[in-house]
Amino acid sequence: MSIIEVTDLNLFYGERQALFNVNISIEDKSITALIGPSGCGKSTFLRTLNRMNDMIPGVTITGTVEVAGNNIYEDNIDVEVLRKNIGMVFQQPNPFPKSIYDNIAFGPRLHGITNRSELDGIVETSLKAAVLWDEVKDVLKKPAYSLSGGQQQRLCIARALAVNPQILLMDEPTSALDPISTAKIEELLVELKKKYTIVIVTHNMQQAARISGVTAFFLNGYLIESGETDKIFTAPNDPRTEDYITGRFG
Ligand SMILES: Nc1ncnc2c1ncn2[C@@H]1O[C@H](COP(=O)(O)OP(=O)(O)OP(=O)(O)O)[C@@H](O)[C@H]1O
Repeated sequence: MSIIEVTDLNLFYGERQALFNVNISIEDKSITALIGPSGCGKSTFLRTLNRMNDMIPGVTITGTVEVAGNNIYEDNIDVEVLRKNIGMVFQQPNPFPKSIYDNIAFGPRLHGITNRSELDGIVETSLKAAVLWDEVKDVLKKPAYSLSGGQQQRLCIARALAVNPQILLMDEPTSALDPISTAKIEELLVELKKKYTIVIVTHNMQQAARISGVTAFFLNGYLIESGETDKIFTAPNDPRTEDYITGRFG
């Protein structure tokens, strides 16, 4: 069953078109990897899925993005609710300058949860889901900045999970991390796929091959092809995909 349905999507930064007629359907509870050379529109596309481009002045979008059957670009969409349902994790871990506990409790508090034991429960469940609980359960009052980069990134994932999203968007979430932290996050994402839909931008093709079920290849703002990751990496339909994955450019 598909959860995201993108139809004839075009995006312009001012006069300049950055996405051209993108069509893709993304399955529920799956990992989709977005690959392609620098500047091809992967991050721009990712941001269209929870309207993060709304924050950039001069952006216009045509076409539709349906999430669970609703076009997220309709006027009556509450963008706050949308972003609660579709969380985002960035390249650099970006915890708030607060304690570990308060980072996780921030979103739930914003959405009106004040009961201490309920918040405690959410903090524990979210940290466990992000496989960070055992490392931080005795230091929840410590600043998030006292954690390592890899731990901070898992904290950011836990923070996204704390508001109960359906979808997680990730923009190169491991590119600032060492190989061991990267492996932990990859393991975590494969586990999270059981409950969440994940769309991840990655420059690391081994990573795409290791964790994703579907890979989408972008070039110059066009979605050249998307399909089962095994197929894209072994027998792509388009010669440009083959050139990219075999390292002929990018
Ligand atoms: N805020 C912005 N304003 C204007 N142009 C932008 C903006 N963000 C991106 N672009 C342009 O849109 C195009 C696509 O950029 P985007 O960042 O989506 O590509 P990308 O594939 O994610 O690249 P990278 O892999 O380097 O992160 C590029 O030409 C870029 O210069």
